[in-house]
Amino acid sequence: MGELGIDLGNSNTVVCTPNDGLVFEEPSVMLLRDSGGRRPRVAAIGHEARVMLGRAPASLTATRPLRDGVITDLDTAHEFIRAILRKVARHRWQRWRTRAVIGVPVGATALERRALLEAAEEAGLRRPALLAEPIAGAIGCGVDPLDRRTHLVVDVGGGTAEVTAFCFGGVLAHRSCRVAGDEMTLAVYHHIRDAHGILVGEVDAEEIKIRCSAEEGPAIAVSGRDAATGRPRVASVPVAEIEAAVRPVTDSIIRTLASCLDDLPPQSVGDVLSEGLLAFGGGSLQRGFPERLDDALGFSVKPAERPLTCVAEGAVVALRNRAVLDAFRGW
Ligand SMILES: Nc1ncnc2c1ncn2[C@@H]1O[C@H](COP(=O)(O)OP(=O)(O)OP(=O)(O)O)[C@@H](O)[C@H]1O
Repeated sequence: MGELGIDLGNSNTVVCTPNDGLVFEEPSVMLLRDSGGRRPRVAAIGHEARVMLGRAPASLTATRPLRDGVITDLDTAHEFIRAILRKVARHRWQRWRTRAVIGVPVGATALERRALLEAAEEAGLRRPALLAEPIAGAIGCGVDPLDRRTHLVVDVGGGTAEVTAFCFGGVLAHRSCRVAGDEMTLAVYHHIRDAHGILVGEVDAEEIKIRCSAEEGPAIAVSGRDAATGRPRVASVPVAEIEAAVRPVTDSIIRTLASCLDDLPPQSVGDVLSEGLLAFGGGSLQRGFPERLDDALGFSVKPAERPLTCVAEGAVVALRNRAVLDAFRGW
């Protein structure tokens, strides 16, 4: 193994290696078992932990180790990273002297960066390095961040949407907003409850949102509990309704983008007009989002080929590119 690119996201964690490519892509959820006053033990992570959301017995607590892209608690984060390392490299000798580049939000403070590095080192990584997620994602999409032209990228994750313009190894402008995919899920939940009188769980609301992006037909079947009677009920929900329900969230991301463009020098705007906007992160897959971006901004949007994994893919490429790591250190 030896070298890893890691994207520790609010919603999903992705790990890549130079030789095997994608080796881990699972929800950033961990299930901790109460150990009677001692430090809680990890009972499950990833998919296994996520299926227990909303149905875990009292002795188990589901936790997300990150919020807004930064770690919430050092112990939880280091347990989470350690558990991932155990999954991607089963034998201790494989984890020995593993180097890694970890994606970090551009807006993370020095303290948050230090905490992430500490958690990674405690989990067993050797001299981990950090790289801004938009830069890692761009590299994962084949963009050279040392290029002299300006590139503009939007990363719509679960908890945050980040807009970043960069060129020649430096960030020109950056804006972020704390509404993204999770907020879209919440909008879907509220819509189904208010317009159709059906209560669904958090995991179901997210599935409905994702199904709606892939759906060909005009409506999708939604099952849940009737809000009035408490009985199970199925309803047919028009896809256009879901699209309209998440629109306030996509509009707020578009406003963030517009304000980032305002910060750019005219020469860079010219580059962006000819290059287009690179979009990645799971939230960028939301039905209607690229079209709305096109309409609102008037320049082309290039959806990433692998929007959910390009940050980890770019991070592992950067591991062998000292110039990029040095140029973007601290961003
Ligand atoms: N096909 C899809 N259509 C709409 N939304 C999707 C789709 N696939 C994933 N998502 C949403 O994308 C979000 C997760 O994206 P991603 O994995 O890029 O985020 P993250 O990196 O974990 O989060 P962050 O960048 O905020 O730390 C979730 O809200 C998920 O519901």
